[in-house]
Amino acid sequence: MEQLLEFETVSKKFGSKAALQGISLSVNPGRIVGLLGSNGSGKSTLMRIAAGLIRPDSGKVRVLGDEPGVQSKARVSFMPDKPQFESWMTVGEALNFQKDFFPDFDPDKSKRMLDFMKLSRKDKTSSLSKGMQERLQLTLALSRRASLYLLDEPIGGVDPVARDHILDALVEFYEEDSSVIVSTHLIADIERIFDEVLMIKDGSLVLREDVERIRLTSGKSVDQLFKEVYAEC
Ligand SMILES: Nc1ncnc2c1ncn2[C@@H]1O[C@H](COP(=O)(O)OP(=O)(O)OP(=O)(O)O)[C@@H](O)[C@H]1O
Repeated sequence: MEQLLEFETVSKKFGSKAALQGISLSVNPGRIVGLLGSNGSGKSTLMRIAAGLIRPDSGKVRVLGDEPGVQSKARVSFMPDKPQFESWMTVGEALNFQKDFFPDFDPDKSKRMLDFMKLSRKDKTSSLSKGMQERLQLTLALSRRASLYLLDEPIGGVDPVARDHILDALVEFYEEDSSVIVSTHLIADIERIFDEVLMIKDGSLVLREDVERIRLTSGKSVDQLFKEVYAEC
């Protein structure tokens, strides 16, 4: 089975600050993976390396079998934790921009997602609330027929009721033989959609486990286990 993402002892520093330290992991197709860690633990750095936006200082990264680059960017859909559309754009223009940029953009899927997210093409992006901006970000990312989706903190700004709705969208709209990595510290709210979790602390991977296995062997929720693992480290 082709692994969608592989990290082999990947490290990255910013100045003297080690953001990632010897991370090794792999992600198989058809999985929704939670990337869990507190503020500053290295989640965004890991995502940005996988998306090919920054390079590691050492270690090997393989995305769909190749080093991150033009080819992998065409098959990886990255949702950064800050809006990637310009403030002068309408929602429709932001979608057109995405369509022009990525050949795997699916207009029909984007239309269905817009309805689901209660967004209109005429809305000005500058007038959207933080939660609505996140809905648009997610619409842009999931409207592509990508092999790997990297979603960095997709629901931090939306209220708890809308969160459930957005998670349903995520499960409905991602491609089934693709995989999704979702970074978050809102574990209790999101854990129901995860197949497996990766927990990082201070740039190191401290746990990688199937969610089903966590529940069966420990009888704990991912949120409970996360609090325990972090208390021990
Ligand atoms: N461009 C940068 N320049 C300097 N330091 C950086 C840069 N990007 C990240 N860092 C540092 O690297 C560490 C990891 O940051 P990162 O953004 O990956 O964490 P995170 O888990 O995504 O945090 P959060 O949940 O707060 O978004 C932090 O100490 C951060 O200050």
